Amino acid sequence: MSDVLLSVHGLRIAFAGTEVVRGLSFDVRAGETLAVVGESGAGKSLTARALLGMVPREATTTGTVRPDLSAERGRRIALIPQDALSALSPVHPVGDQLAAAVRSVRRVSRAEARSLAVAALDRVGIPDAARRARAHPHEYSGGMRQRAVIAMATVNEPDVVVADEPTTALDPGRREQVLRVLAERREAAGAALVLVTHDLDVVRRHADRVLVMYAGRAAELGPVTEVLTRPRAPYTAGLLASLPQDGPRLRRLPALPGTPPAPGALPPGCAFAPRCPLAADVCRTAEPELRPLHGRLVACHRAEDVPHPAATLFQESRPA
Ligand SMILES: Nc1ncnc2c1ncn2[C@@H]1O[C@H](COP(=O)(O)OP(=O)(O)OP(=O)(O)O)[C@@H](O)[C@H]1O
Repeated sequence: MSDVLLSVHGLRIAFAGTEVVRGLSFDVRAGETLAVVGESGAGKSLTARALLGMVPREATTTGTVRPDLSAERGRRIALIPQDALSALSPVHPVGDQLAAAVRSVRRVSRAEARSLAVAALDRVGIPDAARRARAHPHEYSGGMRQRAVIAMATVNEPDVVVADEPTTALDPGRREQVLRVLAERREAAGAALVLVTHDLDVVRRHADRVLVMYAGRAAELGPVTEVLTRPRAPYTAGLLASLPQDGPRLRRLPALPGTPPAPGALPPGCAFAPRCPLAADVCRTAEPELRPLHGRLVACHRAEDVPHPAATLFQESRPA
């Protein structure tokens, strides 16, 4: 569980001089599901893509991702993008595309590649895989296409699978199914899964550790059980307060108020301070560093003062 497959150190990504990822360090460990969570624009996708060396050409990237697996994409690391259609060519049968992916990294016969492709489709739960392998992507349902993309990403059994919001386009039933398939593939191959999502419910049910991102930085990083049962960053608490909860009392909790700052227009100090019920003077002048606290890392000057249950922080701060 503790073998480090990838180590990210001091990652910064900027567009035209504006930093959108602002100094991130974390590891991806063998066998784990690491969720990357945060609101839109937090830098989740760019961070995920940086793991594969796939940041846009116009970006300036500093910091390190070790080892550099960008030359081994498809073999040691693979990406499952948001949009399943974009990952599949419309003009070739799905099985041919998978077989081509196999032959791009392994010296095997066409027939062997073909049977590996069918086996990969079968493993992700495509019914009648040998026949479906001959069909084109448009003949698949949305959920089946997303599973075919998972088959494509995992056919060569990479060490790390990076899934960027793999279920956003799917209905809740299909979403669960796809997440289950991803978990099964991770377990069977002993691989790591980096799962980008904006959904803390998905994190709770499917991840081992979670990186909570806010305005291009880590707000909190640690085991899901610690971070979600007792968050120490007010931002994590705010995300949790936005989740629909069980029980009549909690169901009335308000969503996290306000919106994240635009990159390039960050407030001084902690980027979350303008939305934070605990913000003090220090928060408006000094950006907090990540520091260890109660089994996780947290970037907050007031982490010791976050109440339990943390969602009450946002309940109390808002007018009834
Ligand atoms: N090619 C680009 N040129 C300029 N800015 C970009 C580019 N790609 C991303 N950005 C900006 O970088 C920031 C982080 O983007 P990113 O896609 O990583 O966010 P995210 O957390 O994945 O958001 P979402 O949940 O909406 O996908 C955003 O402000 C985005 O507008």
